[in-house]
Amino acid sequence: MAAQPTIRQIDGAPFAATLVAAPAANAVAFVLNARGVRNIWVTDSTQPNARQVTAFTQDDGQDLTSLAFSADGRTLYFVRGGGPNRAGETPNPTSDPAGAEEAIWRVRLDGTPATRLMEGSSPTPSSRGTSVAFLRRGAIWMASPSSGDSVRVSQLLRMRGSGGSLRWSPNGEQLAFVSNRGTHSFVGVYTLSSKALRWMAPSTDTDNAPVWSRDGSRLAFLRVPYAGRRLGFRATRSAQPWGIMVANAATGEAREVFRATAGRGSAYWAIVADNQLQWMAGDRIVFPWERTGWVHLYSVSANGGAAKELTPGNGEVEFVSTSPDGTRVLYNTNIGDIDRRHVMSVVADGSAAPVPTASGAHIAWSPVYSSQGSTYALVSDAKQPAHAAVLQTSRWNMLAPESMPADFPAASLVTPTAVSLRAADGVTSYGQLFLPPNAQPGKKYPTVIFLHGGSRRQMLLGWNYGAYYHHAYALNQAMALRGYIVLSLNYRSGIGYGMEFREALRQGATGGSEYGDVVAAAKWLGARPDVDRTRIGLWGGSYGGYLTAMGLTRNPELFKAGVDIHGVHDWNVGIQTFVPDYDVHANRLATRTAFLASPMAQVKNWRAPVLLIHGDDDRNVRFVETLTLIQQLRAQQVPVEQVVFPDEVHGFLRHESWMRTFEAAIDFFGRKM
Ligand SMILES: CSCC[C@H](NC=O)C(=O)N[C@@H](CO)C(=O)O
Repeated sequence: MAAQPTIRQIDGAPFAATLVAAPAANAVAFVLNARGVRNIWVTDSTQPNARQVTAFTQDDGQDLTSLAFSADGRTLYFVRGGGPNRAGETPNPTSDPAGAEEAIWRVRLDGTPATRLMEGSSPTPSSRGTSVAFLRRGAIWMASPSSGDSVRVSQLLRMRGSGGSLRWSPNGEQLAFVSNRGTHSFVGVYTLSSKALRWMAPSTDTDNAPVWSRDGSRLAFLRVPYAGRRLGFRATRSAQPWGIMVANAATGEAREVFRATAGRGSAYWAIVADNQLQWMAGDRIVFPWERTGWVHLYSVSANGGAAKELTPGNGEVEFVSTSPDGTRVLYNTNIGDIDRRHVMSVVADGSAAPVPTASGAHIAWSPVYSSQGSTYALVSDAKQPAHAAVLQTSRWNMLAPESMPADFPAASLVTPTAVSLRAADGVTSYGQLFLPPNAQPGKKYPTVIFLHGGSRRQMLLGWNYGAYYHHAYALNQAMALRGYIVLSLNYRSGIGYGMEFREALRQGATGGSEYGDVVAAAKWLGARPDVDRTRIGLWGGSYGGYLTAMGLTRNPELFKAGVDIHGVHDWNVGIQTFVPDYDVHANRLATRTAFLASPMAQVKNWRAPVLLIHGDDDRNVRFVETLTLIQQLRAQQVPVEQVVFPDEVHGFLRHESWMRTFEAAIDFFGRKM
């Protein structure tokens, strides 16, 4: 009998991320994270086969992000390292005594080594010259060529607020940006020659997502009406309708060319794209809108008028990019295949129906056109982890096959199936069921329910496009290969199934209604002949840790053990992490509702053994959430085990952190289930 694949083998394939295309040279770049060692790979007109262009060698937890090509496609800028937490500390999960930094690097595609340029983030190369605008602690800076290979850096302008969304005009003479003022934001335009700054129709609202017209005379941007402080982790089904403004870049005067209608879609829901708005050929603006209850793309004239729906159907549009000539939009969607993602393209004026790219049981995201019109994407399926691919004769062909480890056990993995189930209140939720290979008829299996985080997430019928859930898929596979039935539950408040599912009533801090789906899953599993209902466990991270803890406090009769990774245990603490000035005394009813929807409200019921795992530089769920829970469980003599990662963040940056987590989880379930 073949040796059982280890979690290190199952989760040992490189994870592909951050696919970007250059404006020239047919160049495309992406990041491969190979067991924590992150490097950049490129393909271009000189060498169609992908090649590695950086030489990092350690699982050091220093992410590579914000890849951005120069205008000629011959130089790539990127950020190495992460941003500061509220204490100003950059992520340093190896506890390197030398510390860590967030810095902008440069690599030329001529084979010369990558070099560190300067501290900063958001490198934004000029659309014409060789300068690079970037951010440094919220201020806007510029790097310009100096003697030899060095650059001269200077702060471009001094302004209040925190800068972001840097956008060069087509002629490279102006820089548009967003100035975030906390309760509102403005769109500004800085002219290099005159050193003049002009605000675009400033108002009390939140202006963002600026995009230049193709002739550089105008700017479109989103305007979201001020709606007071948003506490998060609750449903938002409508709002004061958002709109699209078009401004004259020279005068700053602007007018509204589109406004969402009241009700469905009046609250803006973002796509994943370089720009939320795309200024296309024919002076049309493409934008996302949820008017039908699904996130679809629409197109409107920059002069106003009726918006035209480009992507009809029951499903969501998620990742969006555009063709260099501005005539086509490239996007991925689950329309027609709700538990996967497929790449489609559509003409920007809506004069023709969307066109599919490749067919098959795969998951494709981050699609881009190269400057010469080839289509690239990141792709996975039930057995093949995330990889970069090029579309050739309607098939996705891997760009770096040599990066796959020889011991990756693809053939041993199981193929999950889609299931759905109904909660006591009638709400349907969804999931992926992993059955142990060669399951024996009549045998009852131990079972775990995986609960994703977010909660605006969707688990799919294959390796997930998010790094966190790509890892989680590996553990679910490892548990199935070890003889567990695994149900990965897409509970309400997740994405992919429409606005009403995502904006489920009384969710999170307003009642925890999504926990009803967890109970329904346990009962649905318990009714299966192949499930041992006395051996059902829970595992999840963050929001999934919250639901794991909810199960172990609310229904100790249903669940035998749990693994809770950086879970939320008191919503009022969880909210305060994102809203530092959240006042628990401001609305006592809301505060009490939030507490009653938290595991800590019924922690006295907790009996089952639990493994708690947390990094102490967690910026999303404070370490104290686990400290207070352990303190209480110890007082109750509940069997609690722990794994702590000094200086690790929320989404573990080190591969070794994930491996230690998963090996501990497999061992814990083996002993407690
Ligand atoms: C107060 S709940 C925070 C949960 C957290 N959301 C944002 O950070 C979360 O679930 N994060 C990840 C999972 O690690 C996610 O998928 O967003």
